[in-house]
Amino acid sequence: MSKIELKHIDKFYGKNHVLKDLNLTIEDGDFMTLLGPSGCGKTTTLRVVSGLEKPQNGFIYMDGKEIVNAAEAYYAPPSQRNLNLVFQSYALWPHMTVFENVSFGLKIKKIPSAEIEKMVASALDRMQIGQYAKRYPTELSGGQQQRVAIARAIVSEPRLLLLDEPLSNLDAKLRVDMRSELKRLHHDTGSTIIYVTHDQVEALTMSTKIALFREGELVQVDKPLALYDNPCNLYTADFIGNPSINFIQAAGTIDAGGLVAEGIMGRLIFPKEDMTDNAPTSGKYDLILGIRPEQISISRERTSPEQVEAHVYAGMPAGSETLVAVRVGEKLITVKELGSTHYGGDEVVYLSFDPRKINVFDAKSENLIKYCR
Ligand SMILES: Nc1ncnc2c1ncn2[C@@H]1O[C@H](COP(=O)(O)OP(=O)(O)OP(=O)(O)O)[C@@H](O)[C@H]1O
Repeated sequence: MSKIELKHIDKFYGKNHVLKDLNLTIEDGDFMTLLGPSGCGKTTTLRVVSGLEKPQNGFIYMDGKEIVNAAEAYYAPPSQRNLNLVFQSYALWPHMTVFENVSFGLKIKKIPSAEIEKMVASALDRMQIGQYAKRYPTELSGGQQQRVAIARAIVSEPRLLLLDEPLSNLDAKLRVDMRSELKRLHHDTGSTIIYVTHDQVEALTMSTKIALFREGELVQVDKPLALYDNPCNLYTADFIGNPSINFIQAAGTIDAGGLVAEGIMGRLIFPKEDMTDNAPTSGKYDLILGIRPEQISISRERTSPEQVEAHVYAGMPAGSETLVAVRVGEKLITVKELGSTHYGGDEVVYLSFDPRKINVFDAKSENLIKYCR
């Protein structure tokens, strides 16, 4: 078991209020990613959970047991929290070889040496660094050292693993390999993992849940694809997804039947059952349509009157996919197609999309008012 509950956590550095009434539950077996831009409080949250920082307000429970109660100035020391922590700066012991670094914790636990050999070999293999077992940290690149630090943390298959940007020093290919290794590790061990990153692709591909931060507050906590398909507001919509979602202004009228949006993408009608619970029920509103690049298809021929005429601004074939920037009136819109297609600059094309698949936001509140179905 490793369930973590944070309740009403406030953390100040001087006057800087870096965690603001944070409430977050990480269930046993979750791969929870703390995601957000630099400085939003992700690392501070990890340090508060691990006991390296003391929040000024709030409570933390681990498997129901209180480990922080700020009101009573009770903070269980890190050693009693039974977790494993890997930071971006991976402090390896310089006088020990890779094998010794990774096996150190197991020796302390007095595990038989044959068993240790097996466990270390498996952790090093997972991180693709078996060949460096006899080297010292100074004889390794930054990325190799980072992988040793992860191997050291996972070798004992801890129930709770905290990882702070552990892949930040790796090149693009290795980072993709390591993502699948970490995901497989989570699958094999069922450990609870709290993972910090500002890379939304890492978050989407590995996590069971994502907690998206903005300036010390949680904006949305959800399953990755729920965040992608139905971001609760413009901030989440913009942060998640690469290439970014297209935001397109429209004028909206809401009545008992649903929503009608009019603008450069034509006249769109959305049924009432696709509206969110907090959507207004009547009136006129400025809207922002959120349309993901892959939800738009391009054709060189007009095949239906609903298609929107556009002019190619730049076509960017990249082998497996093609990004096309097109102009509709003055607005630049990104479209993503599978495969490689060459579009000439200024070529006339026709766009189509399924209105049920798009998000609609209220421009003023910035909140989602119509779901993607
Ligand atoms: N020890 C400290 N003393 C004072 N301010 C700090 C300290 N640690 C962090 N901060 C501040 O707290 C805020 C949150 O920092 P934190 O490291 O949690 O952000 P982060 O989201 O992890 O960012 P990054 O992705 O850049 O690591 C920042 O404004 C940072 O400058």
